[in-house]
Amino acid sequence: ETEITWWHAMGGALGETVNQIATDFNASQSDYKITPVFKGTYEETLTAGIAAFRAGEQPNIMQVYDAGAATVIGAKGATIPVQDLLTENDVAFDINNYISGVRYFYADADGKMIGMPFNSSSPIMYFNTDAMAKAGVEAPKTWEEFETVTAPALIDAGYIPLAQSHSPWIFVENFMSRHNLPFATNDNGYTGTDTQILVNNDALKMHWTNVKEWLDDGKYAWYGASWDDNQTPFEEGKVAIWLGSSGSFGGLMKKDLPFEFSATYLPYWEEVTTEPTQTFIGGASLFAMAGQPAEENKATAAFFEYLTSPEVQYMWHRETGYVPITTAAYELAKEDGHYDRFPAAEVGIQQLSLAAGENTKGYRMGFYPQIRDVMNREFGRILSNETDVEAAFTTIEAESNELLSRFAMTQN
Ligand SMILES: O=P(O)(O)OC[C@H](O)CO
Repeated sequence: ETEITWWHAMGGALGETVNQIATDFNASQSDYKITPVFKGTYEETLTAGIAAFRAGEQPNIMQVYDAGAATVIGAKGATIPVQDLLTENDVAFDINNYISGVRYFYADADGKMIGMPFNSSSPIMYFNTDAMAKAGVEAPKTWEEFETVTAPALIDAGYIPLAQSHSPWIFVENFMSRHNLPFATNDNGYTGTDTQILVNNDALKMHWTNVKEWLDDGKYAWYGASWDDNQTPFEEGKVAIWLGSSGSFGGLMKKDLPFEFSATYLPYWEEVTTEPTQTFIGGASLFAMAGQPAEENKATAAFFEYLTSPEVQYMWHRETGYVPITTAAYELAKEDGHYDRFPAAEVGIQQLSLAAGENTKGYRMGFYPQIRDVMNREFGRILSNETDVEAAFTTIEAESNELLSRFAMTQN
């Protein structure tokens, strides 16, 4: 029996589902045994993986979140492209089996799949339906509606209207996609490494000016920059609307909250666009680390084959809320009546399938985890009156471009 190790960042209910998948895989055959190891947050897992690789102690499989993908794909020799791993180990592979938003997200410039798509998400708008009914409002379609109709009614009904998780992900990266705005030069970083970020733009600054005003007016609450900081007040029923990952859906269902909730698309600004577009996938993928014996690579390929089967993908989607990454898994979910039972479970994949635009396929920027740190620092300073929006975005752009040019130097 060949043993392999999988480092991941899936805590709580997500971690339990990861363990279940591993247990089921191990029980399904007798040649291989996989051991999942929880390494903390996405950031901690990436840091641990890079350190381990340098020390020659890397696991067979490492989960890398979207923000870290460019860094890992750009680290020459660190991983085995998943497409090569599968074909070399006689596992059938067809990139067209994956839903379009997933297909090339973890691919290289030639369209070769490098990372194995696994937990793909989209940021969606969760809302407390009891709160909405009490306030006599519907989930807002636009930010204008939120500001003038939804938020005042929710305040009157005794709720804090809005909180959101992870500002860089939702209020920058997917904000740009939802409004079809260019996020970086070089086609959002996909066609070159001498990339410049384009965050210092009127739409984003208008949005953040409003976010700060909403905070001051009690329409918005901000509890911190860590992943879960802003989810708890929603679960407690204090906050009526929470923007978070579709991958939180399963966990919320399992918590048996004392109110009904549902979900719909992220609002957009009508003053920016009347033709809102799709968001792009978040979450993470699995990288096969280089430097492992051939029989372990074979085991990794066998596990990936198992993991992407429609049944396992549907189970993962159903239990967590991460979107089905293959068309077959999506069809299976429909056939099984999953969305008849839980319409909100389909919102993530539906939002990923809204009209596309030239700027909606995500971004590819190296050292991007550090860029997010800069954003989080500056957003915290905006919200606590230590800086203003104009100065913050000037700083974010300058520091981000410095990081991008440092990354570009590693690519020669
Ligand atoms: O919470 P997740 O797993 O949906 O991930 C959200 C972001 O895409 C991670 O950078």
